[in-house]
Order: sequence, then structure tokens, then C-alpha cells
Amino acid sequence: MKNSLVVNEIRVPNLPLPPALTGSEVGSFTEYTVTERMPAIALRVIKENNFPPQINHKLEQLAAALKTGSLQFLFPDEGVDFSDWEKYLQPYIGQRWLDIPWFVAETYFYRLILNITNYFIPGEFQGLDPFLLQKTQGLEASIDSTISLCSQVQEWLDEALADGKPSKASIMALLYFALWGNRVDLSLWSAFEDDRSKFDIQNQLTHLLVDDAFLVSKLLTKSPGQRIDFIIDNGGFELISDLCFADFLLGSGLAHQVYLHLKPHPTFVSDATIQDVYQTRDFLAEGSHPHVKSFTQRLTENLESGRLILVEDYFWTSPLAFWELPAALTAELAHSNLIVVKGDANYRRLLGDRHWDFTTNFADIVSYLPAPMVALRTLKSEVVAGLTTDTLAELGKVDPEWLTNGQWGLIQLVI
Ligand SMILES: O=P(O)(O)OC[C@@]1(O)O[C@H](CO)[C@@H](O)[C@@H]1O
Repeated sequence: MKNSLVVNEIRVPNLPLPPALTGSEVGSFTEYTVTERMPAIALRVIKENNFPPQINHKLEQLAAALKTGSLQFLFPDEGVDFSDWEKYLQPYIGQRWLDIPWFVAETYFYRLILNITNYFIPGEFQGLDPFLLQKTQGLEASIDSTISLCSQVQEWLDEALADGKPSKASIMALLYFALWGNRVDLSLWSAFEDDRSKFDIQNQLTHLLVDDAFLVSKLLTKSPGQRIDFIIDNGGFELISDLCFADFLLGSGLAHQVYLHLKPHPTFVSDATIQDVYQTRDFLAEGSHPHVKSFTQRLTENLESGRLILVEDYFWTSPLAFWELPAALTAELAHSNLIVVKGDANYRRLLGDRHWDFTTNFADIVSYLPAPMVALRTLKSEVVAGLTTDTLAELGKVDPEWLTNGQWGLIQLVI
């Protein structure tokens, strides 16, 4: 962990911290999210569930408060993190949702939805995922892509067995799938259906702002039998892409153990929990395609043997910056040979959701990490680091919405 500072036993970036994003930035995507997208998410919870009127009324009040209102505190519930949230919110109580750091507002917004819907209260709605309908629909919509990906992984595993080692091309392809997972459809496969190892990489590469995929494949093939840790993002096909990647890492011998770090409760609508992994496995096991069935059998074997380990921690649903990782989690991740950080919200956490100059050296910010890390992120928010001025000039010309439309990606490795 080069050039990181130690402050109160927490390693922080050895750079002055820029201000955090807030919803009060007029005309920003952050403002649009807090004033439009988040209220719509709260109202959709009403539509997609059968909560009683008193719960629905509180959800309507929350939706209305986001635009101009002030933060309300959690109603007492039995959530493990209840007292932590009292601490997190202390500096912000009474302030407008728009004026507090966006990452605090957003992580808290989802915790408040669970508070309102009695997720942590014994009774009819305890443990009920308010976003379950969207997660189920996402799974059902990804069947074709899942069959294609499981068939391709089977082919790559057979090749690795025959050649005595996995190909870098297969590792890179799985990195691209893990990156674009939440929008993959069959259009990603090459026009030549019979040669799926070359799925539409040309399109991928033109939309990658930083592509360290080859360097990651070199790191993974340098010494097989490693421990790889995934900081997981969304459920649905993105989770299936991550599970396929883990399947390949274990099946090809590149990894002897893979950890999946999941959310301890539903959040950000589609973020995956341990329960989502089992529900995804069970859903896929019901299918009849042989490659999907063998994938789910290997998944079960890897879970039962302890080669694939599912863990959760309330840090991943907290508003804390990645550099505020608790000591126990830092010590755990220090055992990893590579930490794979998935998605936009986890990337925002890596950077503390702050206004870094986009050309700031990415490694200088995330220098606090206890192991090598690769970020796989499609851009959906106005936070980024590690770009060149040429890239920025080009992007401004070709796509003014490049920061937030999810059409551009990063594979950024920090050793
Ligand atoms: O972590 P993901 O699922 O990739 O993206 C989640 C997210 O970054 O997307 C939205 C921005 O569009 C934010 O509200 C939220 O933080």
C-alpha cells in the first residue's frame, strides 16, 4: 500500500480529499437521481408489493421529501446496523436530502425503505425483499444469454483441460462479460455464431476508457491456485457472469478459492445478497440445457467444498468510503491475490464519491487497499479517475452523456 496515509489507524489516500457529490449540484445527474430517480424507486416499491396503506403512505412521504425535505431518522428496528446508522446520520439530521453527500443520501435511502417496510421487524414482512419482482424478471430475461455464456465457459474449460492451461483470451472474455454483465444480450456475440470466443470484442474495446484486461489475465496466469475476492454488484445476469467467472477460475485451477462479498440486505434495487445467489442457482437448476445444468452442479459442489465462499458485511451497505474499511475486513482482504470490484456504486465507494479531477492517478487514490485490485465498472455517475486528457477531449465530442449513460466501461488494475 504505497503512499497512503495512516490517520486514526485508517489508511486514507495520500492526496487532499475533494468535495463529495451532492444533489444540490444544479443540473447534475446526482440532482436528477435524488429528485427524480429515487422518488420513482420508492413509488415503484408500492406498485410492486402488497404492503398495507400505512407503509405505502410512509413510502409516498419519503418520495415527496427527497425533492425538498430534510432527512428523517430511522424508526426503531432490529437491524444489526441500526446504531451504526445513528452514528452515520448524526452530522446530517435536519439537513435537506439534496445537501448531504450523495453516497450517504443514497445508501440511507435504501436502508430507510427497509425500515419503512418492516424488513427488520418480526412479522409478515420480515426479510421480504421489496425489489424481488424486478430481480425475478431480470433472471427470466437473461435465460438466452445464460445458456450462451454457460456453453462458452464449458468450451473454455474443455480447452484449458486439453491444453493444460487456460487461455488469456478466455480470461479476458470473462472479464468483459463481468464488466458488461448487466446489459449483456446475444448482440454481444460475434456475427459468426460458431466462434463465440470472439464475441463482439470490437464493440467492447471501442467503449473501454481504460482496458487492463490483458494485464489482469497475466496476473491471474502468473501463479495458479490463487485466492480471488469479488466485491459483488448486481444480481441477475451480472451475478451469473460473476458466478461463471468464478466457475472458470476454480475449474481451470487459476484459483483455489473464490470469495464473493455480498450485501447483507437488499439495496440499490438490484444489488445481490447471499439469498440471491441461492435463488439464482435454484432458478437455473430448473432449466434443461445441459451446459447450464452442469454449471449449477459445479456451483453447488464449489459451495459445498468451501472453494466458493459467500460472505456478507454491513460495510457494503454503509455510506463509508472504501478507505474506511473495518480492520477485520481489511485483514480478510489482505489474504486475497486479487480483489475484483464490480459496478458503479462500488467504484464510487473506492473514490469516496468525491469530485476527483478525472485525470488523477487512480492508483494514488486507491493506494489504501490491502491487495491488488481491478475495478470493472460501467460509468453511471459523475465520478471517475485515471483518464487521460486526450480521452476526455474525445469523449466530450462523441458522447456528452458518457459519464452516466452506462455505455462506457473501465477495467482498471492497481497492483
Ligand atoms: O452499482 P451499479 O448497479 O453499477 O450502479 C448503481 C448506481 O451507481 O447507478 C446509479 C447511477 O446511475 C446510482 O444511483 C447508483 O449508485
